[in-house]
Amino acid sequence: MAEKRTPIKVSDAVQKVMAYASRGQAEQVPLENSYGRFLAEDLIADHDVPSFDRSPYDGFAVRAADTAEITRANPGVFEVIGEIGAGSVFQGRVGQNQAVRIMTGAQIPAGADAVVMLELTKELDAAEGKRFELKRTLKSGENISFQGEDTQKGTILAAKGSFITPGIAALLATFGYDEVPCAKKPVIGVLATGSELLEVNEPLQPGKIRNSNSYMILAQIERAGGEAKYFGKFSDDLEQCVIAVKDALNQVDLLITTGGVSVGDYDYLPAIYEKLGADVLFNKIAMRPGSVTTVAALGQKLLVGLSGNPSACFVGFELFVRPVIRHHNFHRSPHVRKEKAYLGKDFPKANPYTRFVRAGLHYDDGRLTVHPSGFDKSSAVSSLAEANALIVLPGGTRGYQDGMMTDVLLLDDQKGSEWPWENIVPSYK
Ligand SMILES: Nc1nc2c(c(=O)[nH]1)N[C@H]1C(S)=C(S)[C@@H](COP(=O)(O)OP(=O)(O)OC[C@H]3O[C@@H](n4cnc5c(N)ncnc54)[C@H](O)[C@@H]3O)O[C@H]1N2
Ligand code: MOO
Ligand SMILES: [Mg+2]
Repeated sequence: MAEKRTPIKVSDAVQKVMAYASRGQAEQVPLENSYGRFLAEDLIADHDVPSFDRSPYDGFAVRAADTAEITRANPGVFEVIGEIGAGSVFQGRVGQNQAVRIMTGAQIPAGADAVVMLELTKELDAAEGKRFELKRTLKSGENISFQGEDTQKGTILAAKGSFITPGIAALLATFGYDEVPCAKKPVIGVLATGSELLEVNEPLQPGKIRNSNSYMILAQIERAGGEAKYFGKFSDDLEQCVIAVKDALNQVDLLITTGGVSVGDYDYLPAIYEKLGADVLFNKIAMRPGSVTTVAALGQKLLVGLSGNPSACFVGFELFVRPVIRHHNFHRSPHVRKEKAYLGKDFPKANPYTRFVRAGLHYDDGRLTVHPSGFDKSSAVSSLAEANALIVLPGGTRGYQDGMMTDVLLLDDQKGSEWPWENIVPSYK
C-alpha cells in the first residue's frame, strides 16, 4: 500500500526551509552590470547632494539686496563681470550691482545670493560694457539649489539587500561606485526527472511530453536573483538519478528537482533522499497545488523536490525557493509580497487545503483586482503565462465570490514580505 503522508501547514513548511537558509557573500560588480543585483552593503551618502550651492536656471547671479528698490518704473541695472557654465567656478566676488552670467548647474559665485532667469532680464547696449536691466525684486536665496537640499551626508539611501533599480544605479554613480558590492548569487541547480520527457527540440511522440518545467524554473531562479545551473533531464532510473543528484549537489548551493516526489511506482525522489542519507523536512503540505512538494537537507544543503505538475512546480518554487535565494542575497523581506486585492471571479468550490490560484493582477478602474489566469489544475501550464500573482484562498468549507477581498502574492515584485504567513484571513466583502 502507498505510504500515507501527513500534511503540514504552509507556514510550518516555509519555516522549516528557512531554518537552512544562509546569507551569502559579497562580490564587486561593475556598476554597468549591477542592475537587478542586490546590495551587499548599505548605500550611505558620503557627501551632500548637491555638494555646492548651484543655479537651477540659465541666468544671472546677483545680490538680492541690490534689487530691493527696483520697481517696473525704476529698473535696476547690473554690470556683468563674468560668465560661467556648469563645471566652471567663478574666481572673483560679486559686488554691488554686479552680476555673473551663470548657466544651469554652475556653482553660485561668492557674494551672490540669488539668480534671475535670462528671460526676465533685458540686455542693454553693449557700448558701455555688458549690462542688463531688471524690473523685479529678488529675495535672498531665490532660485538657488542649496548644498544638501537633495540629500545630506550620512543619509542611508538604500539598505543592504536592496534590489538595484535604475534609481539606485544613479545613486551608486553619484557616490563614486564604479564597482558595486553586490550579493554573490547563490547557484541553484535544476534537474528534471521523468521517462516521459522529451527535449524541447524533439517532435512529440505517443505518451511523451516536452520538458517545460526546467525552463520555467531556470527563469524563476533568475527572477528571484539566483544563478541557475541546469543539469538536464533524467529517465526514471533510480541508480542513474542517484548519481546525477549526488553529482549536481556538489556543484550548487541548493538543488531543485522536478517530478517523482509523489507515491507512484516511478517516483524515485523519496528513495534518492534515503540513499543519500538526506533528512526529509516534509513531504506533504496542506496546499493546492504543490501538496507533494518535498524538501530534504543533506548537511546544510537543501534539496527541493518540486512536483512534476507544472502549476504545482511553479507555486512550490515561489513559496519555498524564492525566499532562500533572497535571504542569501541579504534581502530583509525575502518572501513573496502579500497584498490585498478584489477577487474578479467566483470560486464556488470549497477545498480543505489552502489554494494558490495562478492569477493576473490588474487595475480595474482604480481597484486592484485579481483574475484567475486560466485552467486551474495542478497539471496546467497555460495559466502560467499571465500569472503575475497567486490568489491565496484559505481552505475551508465554503467557496469564494466575485468582489470579495483576498490575500494575493505578487510575483513580479522586488519589495517582498518579511513573513506573509500570519493573518491569512478568509476572504471578506
Ligand atoms: N496516488 C496518488 N497519486 C498522486 C498524488 C497522491 O497524493 N497520491 N498526488 C498528486 C499530486 S497532488 C501531484 S502534484 C502529482 C505529483 O507528481 P510527481 O511530483 O510525482 O511528478 P511526476 O509523477 O513525475 O509527474 C506528474 C505530472 O507532471 C508531468 N511532468 C513531470 N515532469 C515534467 C516536466 N519537467 N515538464 C512538464 N511536465 C512534467 C508528468 O508528465 C505528469 O503528468 O502526483 C499526483 N498523483
Ligand atoms: O501536489 Mo498537487 O499539485 O497538490 O495537485
Ligand atoms: Mg508521480
